[in-house]
Amino acid sequence: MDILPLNHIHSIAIGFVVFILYYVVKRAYPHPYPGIPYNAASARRFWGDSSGLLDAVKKTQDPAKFIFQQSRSLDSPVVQLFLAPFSNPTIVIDDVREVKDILSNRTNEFDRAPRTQDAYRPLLPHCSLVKATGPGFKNQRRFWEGVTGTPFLRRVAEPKIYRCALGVIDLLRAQATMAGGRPFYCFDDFDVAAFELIWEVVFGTTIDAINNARNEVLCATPDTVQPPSLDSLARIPVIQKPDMCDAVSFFISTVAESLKSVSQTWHLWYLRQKPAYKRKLAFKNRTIDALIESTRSKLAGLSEGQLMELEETSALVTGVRRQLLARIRQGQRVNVPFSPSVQAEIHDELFMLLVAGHETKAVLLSWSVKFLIANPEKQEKLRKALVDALPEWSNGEQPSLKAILSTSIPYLEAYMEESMRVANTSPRLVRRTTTDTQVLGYSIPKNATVLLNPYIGTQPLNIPEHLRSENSRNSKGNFESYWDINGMDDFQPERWLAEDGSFYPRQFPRLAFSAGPRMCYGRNLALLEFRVNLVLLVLNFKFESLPKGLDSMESQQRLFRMPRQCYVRLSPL
Ligand code: HEM
Repeated sequence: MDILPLNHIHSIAIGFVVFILYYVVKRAYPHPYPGIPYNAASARRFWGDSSGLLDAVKKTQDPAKFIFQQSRSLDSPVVQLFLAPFSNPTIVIDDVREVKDILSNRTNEFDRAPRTQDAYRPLLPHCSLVKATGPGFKNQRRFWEGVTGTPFLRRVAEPKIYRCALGVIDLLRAQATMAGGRPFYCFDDFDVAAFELIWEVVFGTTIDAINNARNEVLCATPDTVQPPSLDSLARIPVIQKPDMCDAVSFFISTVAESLKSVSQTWHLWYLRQKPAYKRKLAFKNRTIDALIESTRSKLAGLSEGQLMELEETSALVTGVRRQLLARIRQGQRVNVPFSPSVQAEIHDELFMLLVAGHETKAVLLSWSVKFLIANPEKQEKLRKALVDALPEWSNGEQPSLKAILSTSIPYLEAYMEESMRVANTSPRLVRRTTTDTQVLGYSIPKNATVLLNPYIGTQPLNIPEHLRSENSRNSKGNFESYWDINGMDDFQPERWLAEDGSFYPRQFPRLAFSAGPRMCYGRNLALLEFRVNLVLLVLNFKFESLPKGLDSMESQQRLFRMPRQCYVRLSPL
């Protein structure tokens, strides 16, 4: 048998290696889906659109702006972007009517994206947020639905919302006195207050974080020398956040960081190896498991009848009570700890509420305060509407919770709606196609990642009616005026008022909390909290203009679109 000479073997091996390298490099380059517009120059680049995205993020820190701008540049409501080597393109859909239809009606074709699931799963493997919209998700939602229902909100959440909002007023008043007319940073006030509330609603115990922060300010005031200029930042104590609040913020940062990464799984794995991550995770597990077990052992002594009658005073009591009832009905013992799977499901759902219900609310309140400062005449108009509608204030008292929640104040409702629209705190919703499908005449293959633009304020592109889905065509009447011919970039609460001055919520579509079965779970709680806080803030303080350099309206993207700067200069009223 002839044996190949050594140099031939070398040549074949080199040829093979070159072929493999060529194949790998070719795989890394973008592979567009057929028929969907894209930027031709990006398709020729190894990094596709990601270099443009990184440049834009460096400049504006607003990835959503770059992403949805592509749809305008290519003059198409459906485009594709190449956001990472070796990956399939990402589809972008920028048409509010179609987006609403996809979220509300097309859940058999569009579901939770693996990217979102992968980001949360290591932290919350059993919570409903990471599940696809199947029977498991629906059962879990049904099990917990009491926590978002009106009776629970009335009985449990509303008094706590009012107490926390008054606490924030006292804290800001102490800070404003200490600052003596100087500006100061206020995001942490809103953050700690949002955490205190969600903690109490979820676990039922008080943490007194707002009160402690206020006491620190009062103690530090006499000994602190403030800078001479009234335009310099005041020296006020940094708010000490409770350990769990700190842990939640830390985990939110990890999720946000991993979502920005090209190699998400590896990045998340790396972050999870850090001692700080392990320490905080162990602390969170210990604390929440102990709370669940102590509640179980307390309630285990109750009969079925007593458990049926028991008032749910926190989400924790809801979860434990319902599990105990299920055990009794299945003839199981109640006086032993929950099985690991039941314990994990309660644990993760409770912690999910802390994660999802904490920062979002602080971010929205921060934006709304920035809108007050940037629009002094609207701030005045809102204050006048509140003073007129809430007579307790003119009698020298804070308006009661009942008055705040039950009085119709059209300009307040319009102000809240416009704040949510312009704040655009979740500027892109992510889905995965679960089947080959069509959107506005474009074919999108199964398993594609899809970014949906929920922002109400971009001029719609001209789309022939016949290209729309049937539901979208039928909903045309609800979208008659969803683009204001004068543009929608400015902050204009008046756009939500009808001619007779009443609040007209159907004036424009609303997607700040998303829509359909994956719509925000805490929407009602968030709206109550937003209303009570906004009313008390505007009545108790005049939000003065800020010095240049502290008044930026620029945003940054963490998990949510949040203001880059969050300062106030307050005159107590
Ligand atoms: C101003 C406050 C809030 C805003 C703007 C907001 C907005 C959103 C948005 C846009 C989504 C995404 C839905 C999707 O992917 O389509 C969402 C999901 C979610 N929100 Fe909120 N949210 C807020 C407050 C809250 C609060 C207070 C809670 C809990 C008490 C909460 C719990 C959740 C949960 C659990 C999900 C995931 C739902 C799922 O399983 O698909 N949110 N929220």
